[in-house]
Amino acid sequence: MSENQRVDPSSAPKRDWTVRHSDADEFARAGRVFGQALLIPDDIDTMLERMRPLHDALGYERLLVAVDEAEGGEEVIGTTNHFPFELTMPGGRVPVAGVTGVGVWPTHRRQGVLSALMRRQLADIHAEGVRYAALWASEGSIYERFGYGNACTELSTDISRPHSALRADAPRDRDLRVVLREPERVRTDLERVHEAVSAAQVGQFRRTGPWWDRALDDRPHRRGDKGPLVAAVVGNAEGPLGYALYRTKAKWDEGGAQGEVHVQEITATAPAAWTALFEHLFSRDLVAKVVFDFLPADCPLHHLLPDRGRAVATHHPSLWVRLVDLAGALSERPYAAPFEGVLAVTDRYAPWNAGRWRIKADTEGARVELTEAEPDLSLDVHHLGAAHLGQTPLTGFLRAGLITEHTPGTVARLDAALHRFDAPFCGVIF
Ligand SMILES: CC(=O)SCCNC(=O)CCNC(=O)[C@H](O)C(C)(C)COP(=O)(O)OP(=O)(O)OC[C@H]1O[C@@H](n2cnc3c(N)ncnc32)[C@H](O)[C@@H]1OP(=O)(O)O
Repeated sequence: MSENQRVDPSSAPKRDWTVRHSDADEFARAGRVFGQALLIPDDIDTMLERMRPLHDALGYERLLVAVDEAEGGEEVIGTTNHFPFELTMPGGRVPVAGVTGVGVWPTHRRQGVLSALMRRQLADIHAEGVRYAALWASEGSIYERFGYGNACTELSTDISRPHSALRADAPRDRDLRVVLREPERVRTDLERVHEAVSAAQVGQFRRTGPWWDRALDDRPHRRGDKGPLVAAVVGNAEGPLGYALYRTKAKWDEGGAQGEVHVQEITATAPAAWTALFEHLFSRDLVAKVVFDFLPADCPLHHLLPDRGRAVATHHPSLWVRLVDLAGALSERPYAAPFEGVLAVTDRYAPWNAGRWRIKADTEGARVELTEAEPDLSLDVHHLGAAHLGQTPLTGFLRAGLITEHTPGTVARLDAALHRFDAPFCGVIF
């Protein structure tokens, strides 16, 4: 039996299928699988029309499919893809594979199709020389086995009036001006602010033209029951310092206007610019509630509210990070404190990472070498992926009994070295 074939534990007949690269011509067949697996309500042509511009711009050469040849022809029964990102990691912007479009045809689930796709995809990413993969998971129980760890938590937050008034001592700058425009008219300003923020914010990828087209896409499926996308840009004589992209929703009841503002994204490079944007959003007439879809866990908003308990915040897992080349990834990352120790790492899907690694790290980076020495700590590659952005301490896994410390204190020392004071943030589901 080949690696790609597994016996179906149910009584269904055994199937023959293989994994291979695909192309633009086959994208519709892969999309059909993805759409059905993800329960996407649109018909296939509508869904593809939405997806094509981004994929046309970024290419189809990374698209993988699993094909079933048992039914007198080739049927696509599984798919995955990845986008080439420049994503900000603790060591700065680096190439990262943004894994996307994962789905298996419902009648072929639990027969090892995804496992074979993941194995092939990781080998491809490794061969490209890319050291990391990242994804947003539909379900948190899927990707750990493939070496991904949840490395980032983000917030969605609702604030109702009157609790949205900011503190009296929030920084305010009379020289700042907020303008409200159709986003395409101020696209250059948006790009300039995003480029400055994303270069420094761990978890963000450089937003190239096709990604801006997607972010500013204002077709009916993006609007839903809300109004057109607008951009509030704050700046001074020297240029833009922040923006918010948002839509409004009219609502009325017996109590009068209950309108809503839905903020797709908000970012700024200076404290007073954050204040100006929040006060613009919170002062819109006829509005009872402002909803932020994505905020970083350390967003200034929560400090600027007099009673942060009035902001209804939901924490949700966002980026899952996979160290595809463990030694490369750990060596190019700066550390908050020196660390020296031996890690015994398991990795089922990228066996080149498995083994005992001696790590000697300091603020500049680390020397990472294979060793025969006794380990100080045993863990899986997904634990290191989770910890890599500095927000998920390994101590939690130790307390849960999921990793094994052989030398007391190793986990505390490694956590201190991996720690970052700023929260990672991606903000865009890809
Ligand atoms: C980045 C993104 O695109 S996220 C989108 C992911 N796609 C979806 O959620 C679409 C709906 N789901 C599906 O299409 C499929 O069920 C998939 C892709 C999640 C899994 O595909 P399958 O081919 O069934 O996975 P496969 O048979 O290789 O299973 C591998 C292992 O993962 C486990 N597994 C698979 N899916 C899940 C799940 N949803 N929850 C928990 N465990 C799972 C299997 O039990 C199996 O475990 P084992 O190794 O211990 O035996």
